[in-house]
Amino acid sequence: MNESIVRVEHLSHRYSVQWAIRDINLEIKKKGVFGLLGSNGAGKSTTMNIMCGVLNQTEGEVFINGISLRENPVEAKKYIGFLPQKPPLYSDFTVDEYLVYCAQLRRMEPKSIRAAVDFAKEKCGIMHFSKRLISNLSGGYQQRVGIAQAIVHNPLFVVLDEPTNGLDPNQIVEIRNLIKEIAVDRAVMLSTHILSEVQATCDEIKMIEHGTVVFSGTIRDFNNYMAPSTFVAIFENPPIVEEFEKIEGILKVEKLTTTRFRFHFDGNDHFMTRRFTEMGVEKGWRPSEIILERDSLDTVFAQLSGKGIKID
Ligand SMILES: Nc1ncnc2c1ncn2[C@@H]1O[C@H](COP(=O)(O)OP(=O)(O)OP(=O)(O)O)[C@@H](O)[C@H]1O
Repeated sequence: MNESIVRVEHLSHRYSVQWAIRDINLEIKKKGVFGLLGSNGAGKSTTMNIMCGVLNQTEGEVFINGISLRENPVEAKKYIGFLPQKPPLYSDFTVDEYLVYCAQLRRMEPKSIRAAVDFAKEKCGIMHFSKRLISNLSGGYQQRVGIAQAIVHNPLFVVLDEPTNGLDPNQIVEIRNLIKEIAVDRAVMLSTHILSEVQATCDEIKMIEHGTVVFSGTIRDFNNYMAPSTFVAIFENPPIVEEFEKIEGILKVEKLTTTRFRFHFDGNDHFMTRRFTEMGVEKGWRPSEIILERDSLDTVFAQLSGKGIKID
């Protein structure tokens, strides 16, 4: 049985002379959230625009539900819902007028449009704004309307390009929850340059830098890869540094102040911090704080770009 809804093979694209993406391969399962992570200019929008059939690739193939987007674009696009980075909203339409129009553009049967629009509004929590002009909605609700147009024809595959960009923290949480909900019975692909976004929302990720894939795997693989390797601890009565260095798993100790130390370690972070707490109490070092340090996204990008790690 074919488990994937999308297959991308050796996708490359060149704007005039510059390659924007090179040899991207990916497969997306029929349900769940798939994240495309990358810094600005990494090639996320280019990849998504090609996958949605709004940009013709220079090389490579995209198959949606087994159908080649290049050979049979009209048929393949029936399975796709797309919210581009700049939502294509008509601000002087009401929510209902706009969604009916989008359903017509999708060539839906006229008699099924009313129910489809109601379903999309219901899913996106915008039922009560049916008669509201889009220009009079907040940014978060405008984004919901953008997502509603992407699912109005009940596609199997929904693509959202930076869906939480420009929203406030509450709206971000709401949109993330909505994304997870619509991914219960279809595949959703989202792009972001925010690491916490993929960690909060995605089941699987691909990370691209300078147009090539530098990481591929589940969010668990990614979190394991990103596992902290240092922590800072404060002891009111610390021993000499050499004493710390004798502890199994400790690679290096930096003395930051008389009571504050940074420890570089190898192994499981929970195990290591628990060991320090227990030893601190047992030996009378009087530990008062232990803080795990995580790499910044910049560091992770740099590491991954350099290592070209691939977990498939
Ligand atoms: N129409 C275009 N013409 C020429 N170069 C382009 C065009 N669109 C994008 N590029 C270039 O292609 C590269 C990838 O851009 P793309 O927009 O796909 O990246 P992105 O990861 O989506 O970034 P962002 O998050 O900033 O949108 C960048 O170097 C960008 O400058």
